Amino acid sequence: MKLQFAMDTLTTEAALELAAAAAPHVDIIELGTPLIKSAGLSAITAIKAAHPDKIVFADLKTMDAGELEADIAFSAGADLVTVLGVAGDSTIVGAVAAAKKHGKGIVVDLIGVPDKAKRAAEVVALGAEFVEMHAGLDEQAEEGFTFDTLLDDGKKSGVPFSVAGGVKVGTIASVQQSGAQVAVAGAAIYGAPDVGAAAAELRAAIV
Ligand SMILES: O=C(CO)[C@H](O)[C@H](O)COP(=O)(O)O
Repeated sequence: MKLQFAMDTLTTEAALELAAAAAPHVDIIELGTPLIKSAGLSAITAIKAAHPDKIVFADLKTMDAGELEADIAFSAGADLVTVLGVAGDSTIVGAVAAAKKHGKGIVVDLIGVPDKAKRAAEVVALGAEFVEMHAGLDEQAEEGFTFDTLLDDGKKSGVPFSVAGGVKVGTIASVQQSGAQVAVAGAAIYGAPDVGAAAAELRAAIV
């Protein structure tokens, strides 16, 4: 299972610092949606230039203009770009076309999708590389939120998936046991006093 570090910070400078500390322990470096909105596509270029050996993941969460938005992120240096699963099929198909043109991949983020397992199979059939079983920061804060639902949906989907939404040392082994290809951790790494040590600890917790 790969480890993905989601950098939900706001400046390219802060992202470069976080990425430098975590890179030895992670496979995929994600530029979070707030970072791309705040710093722009140049942040993707800066991270890819600093870490050419890593998979650079641009969390655009595209909802419309799939081909155009994915194209500009791939041109900036992204290896993987997200499109929302709640978007229409034509948006996903457009983004997949851009990925094919660049020899890169689309990940479909299933945040807000009621039947994640069903939509997962549909979007992989449309050409997505894998899906993200994702509970966003707001959903995690809601009463009654349970992380296990994400794992169950992943197992049921029958397609390659990542899990995101509060992954930490105490839960990452269960993510792996669910059969996920990728565990995504944000706050558990960037919110730690020692970012490198937190990433290393998560890596070590993957058996
Ligand atoms: O995409 C995101 C929010 O929409 C986050 O990057 C993702 O949820 C991972 O962060 P955390 O581990 O802090 O939940």
